[in-house]
Amino acid sequence: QKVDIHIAGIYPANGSWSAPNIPISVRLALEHINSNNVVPGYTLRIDLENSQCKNTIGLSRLFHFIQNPNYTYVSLFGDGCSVVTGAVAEISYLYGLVSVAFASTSPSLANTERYPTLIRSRPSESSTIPARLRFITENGWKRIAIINQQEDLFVSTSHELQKLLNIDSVHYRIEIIDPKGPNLLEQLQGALALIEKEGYRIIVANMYQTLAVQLLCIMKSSGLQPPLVTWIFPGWYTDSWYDSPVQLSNITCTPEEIKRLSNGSLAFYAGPRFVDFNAENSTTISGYTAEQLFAEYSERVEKESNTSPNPTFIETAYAYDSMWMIAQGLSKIALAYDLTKHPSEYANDLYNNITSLSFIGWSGEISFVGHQRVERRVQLLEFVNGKLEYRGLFDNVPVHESDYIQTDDITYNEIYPFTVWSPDKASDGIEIHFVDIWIVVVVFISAVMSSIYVSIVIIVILVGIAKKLKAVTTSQPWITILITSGNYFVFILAIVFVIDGRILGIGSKKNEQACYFICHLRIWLGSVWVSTTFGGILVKSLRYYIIAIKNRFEYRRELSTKYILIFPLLLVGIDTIFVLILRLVQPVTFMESEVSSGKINPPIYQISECGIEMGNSYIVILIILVLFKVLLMLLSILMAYNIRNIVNKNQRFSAIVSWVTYNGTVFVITVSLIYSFVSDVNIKYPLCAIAILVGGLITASIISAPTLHYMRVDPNYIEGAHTGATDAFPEDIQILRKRIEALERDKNNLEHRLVKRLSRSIPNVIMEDEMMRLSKHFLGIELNKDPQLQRSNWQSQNLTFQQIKYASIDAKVSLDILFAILQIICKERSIPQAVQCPSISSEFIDLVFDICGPLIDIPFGGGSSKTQQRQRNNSGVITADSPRVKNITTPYVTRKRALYENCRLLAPDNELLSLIDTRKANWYFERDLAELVSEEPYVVRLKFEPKTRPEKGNIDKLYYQAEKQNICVVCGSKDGNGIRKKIVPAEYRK
Ligand SMILES: NCCCC(=O)O
Repeated sequence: QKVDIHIAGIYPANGSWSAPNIPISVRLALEHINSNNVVPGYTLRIDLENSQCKNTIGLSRLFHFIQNPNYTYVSLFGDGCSVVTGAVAEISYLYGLVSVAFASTSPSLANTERYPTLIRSRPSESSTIPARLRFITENGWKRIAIINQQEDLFVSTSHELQKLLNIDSVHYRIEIIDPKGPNLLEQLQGALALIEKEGYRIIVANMYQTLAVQLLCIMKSSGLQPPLVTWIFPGWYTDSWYDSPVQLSNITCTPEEIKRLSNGSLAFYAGPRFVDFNAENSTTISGYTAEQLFAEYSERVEKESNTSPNPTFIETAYAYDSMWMIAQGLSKIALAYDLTKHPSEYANDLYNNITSLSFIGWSGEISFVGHQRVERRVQLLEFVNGKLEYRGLFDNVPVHESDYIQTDDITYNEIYPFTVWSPDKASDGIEIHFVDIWIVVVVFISAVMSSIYVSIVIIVILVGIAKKLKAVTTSQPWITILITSGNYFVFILAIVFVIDGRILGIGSKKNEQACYFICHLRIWLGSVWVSTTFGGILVKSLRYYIIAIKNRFEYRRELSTKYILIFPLLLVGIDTIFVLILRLVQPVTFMESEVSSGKINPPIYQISECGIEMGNSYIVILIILVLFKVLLMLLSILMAYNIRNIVNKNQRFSAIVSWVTYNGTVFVITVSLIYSFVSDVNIKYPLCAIAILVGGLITASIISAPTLHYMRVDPNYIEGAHTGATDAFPEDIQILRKRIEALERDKNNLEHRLVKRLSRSIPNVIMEDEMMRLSKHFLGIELNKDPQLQRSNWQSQNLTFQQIKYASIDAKVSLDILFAILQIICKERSIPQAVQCPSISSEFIDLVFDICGPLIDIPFGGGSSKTQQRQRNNSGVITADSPRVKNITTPYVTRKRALYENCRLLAPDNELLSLIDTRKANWYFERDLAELVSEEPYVVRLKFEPKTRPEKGNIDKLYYQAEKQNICVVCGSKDGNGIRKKIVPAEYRK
């Protein structure tokens, strides 16, 4: 005759976590236990109560059992929820009951001091932690966010994970949500907003399914939806977990929405699948194989609850094994104790017996370390339409049982290698979101700054045009504008490049048209940039080539502005047509999300995926466009190379280096652009943007570099002798310099600032000669101004025929121009026949003095000599513009002393070195470098050996040693009081 003994049982039939089919599994276990007479002399019974996964209800059920007047309970089965298990285990220990929990996973339940009689048939959640970490590191995730429900289960699980994340230097931030606290909606929204703002894309959500449903519902209106973000939830959500009602103010979500929102999320679950139990399918303790047990259980579930058991959800197997653990523990003490007595009498023995068990249960090999069940398998699951689908199995601990360690002490290093499915291209946000944000900021700021810079250059050019500044008008401003506007396109392109699908909502298919618009905009901007910049360079090279090579620097032929503009605009037109054709041939269809193909976290749709899977015609047109651009670039580089040795007054070696660097830079950028079209690595966009931007900045700077270099104070440069340059018109440059110097003095002058800018865009072309211009204008004669001739040796005693002809024409033409001007003025002032009349009228003479008087003896260079600059008007203001005019009634001052004083300068050995004037002789005396030999004639002898002595036979020796006569070349007077006139202006003789 068997005696009934009772087990008190609590389980969550509903609530935050529920396992309504537990009674089916428990009853199946009891049937097998009793039929196998596992506890000799006793029949095991169970009284099951629903805890609703609430500790208060669980405790009330426990007290209800304890106060049962009919019998005492031998042990406590349950609960499945850690929150209940913890509460009831503490009390049941005081009562003397051994508790066997079947599904509670909180790592803190491993605390034997707090729960001395608690045993779990299911491993702790911390068993999943090494696998989670392994998964995190295998995917290269370095930043994760953790949202914890304010429950011991989740906080302690998270704590385990944090320890390992710290070891592996994975950055994490934690948000805590307390569903029992005030304003759950605000808590959830606040946490999501922070996570989104900081760009996390891997989020571990430690929470019960009821809170998970609320979170998913809120997430609907954030940018944190899968597949943009990889969510990791606990792996033990029940089959219809998404059915929990959403109670958040006005926010509602249907179960269908929740299912969709969870698609692609991950879960880790300590324990195998039903189908993986007992791989050899060996007989379990019950005498049945795991397969047979699952078949029997499934049949009953289908019969009793009209559902099919989920093969990944194994809590019922743990419950089955819990019953066997209790039964086997009791079997060992059944003969020693009366099991109908108070359980405190045998609690210790029962506890020790159970924790020393080792057997094959339905859930696999069961063995204990301390009082913890060890499980070495961890399932990786994926949410697909609300169902948790199996994706792989982790081997979590060493295979040898002797090496088993307490699950809560598992460390990362002890994980065995595993082969498991992993999400494709899942990114933790470092590459795309996090970096993008900063790159966008940097690119934006730089682009704005660069645009300001380019704007200033363009304004300066336009102001220059308006004011007819020579430097600008001769530099062909349209070319400069074209090239600089090319930089604008580059800056815009840089910004457009970092706009990805996430920003436009492409990932969630919100704005397909915007995606395609950006696709084409990128292509167009890229093309137009190449067209304007390289087209500009090409025409610049062409113009330079025509002027320098074809015209032999004579500026006879200019490349018409019409062509300068038409050419690049034509290219831009071609670009636009290309892009329009692309727009026509490309069907506006959107690539299907890979979620439907079963993969999780598919790559985010990025704008730059244009060009991929877009059809052959699209690719062909794109290739033609790119080839066309490459051709244009090559042509432009070739042209620049062709003129590399042409050096004119504005262009020196630095300019050549700059041109080469410029072309190299844009070439690198173009390669990056092409690469970006054909590759699919996410990081390429920001990198490309940076490359474009840096290239743009370098380009902008380099355009100015040659002229900046040129404008550097370098007085020797103008002569050009050391460079071999054909510095054709140094006076123009001098005028320009003086103009800038004058403006330098007025720092607040806007014009000063503009001209400083302007100085950077001084043309790389030859300036037109003023005399040529005047001659052409007034006489209709084109002068041949050969720069070589202009810079030839005008100090030579024997001028060449060419020089004489040149000088004669210059002199003649100057006079002719003067007369032409006078003729015009005469006409205006009605002075009849003034020029033609053989007897020149006094009116005409007055006119000549009127016009020419102020110009007499004006220093060469346009009236900016130092004396003039120092001149002040009546109010004390410097008047640099009004030239100092000598009194025309006494235009000349005769010499006070002879021009040639013929003092003799002797070497220490009395050799005659040269004839000098007294001022120079005195200079030697003052410095005690010479001694007086005689005063009449004036002879001095050097006290030191001169560096050089006049060479014998050298014509210069004769010149320097010859005594020079003070005779007027006009009247022959020898009084030495004549005037000295310079035939060749001093400026030419420098
Ligand atoms: N297996 C469900 C775990 C829930 C809990 O421990 O509370």
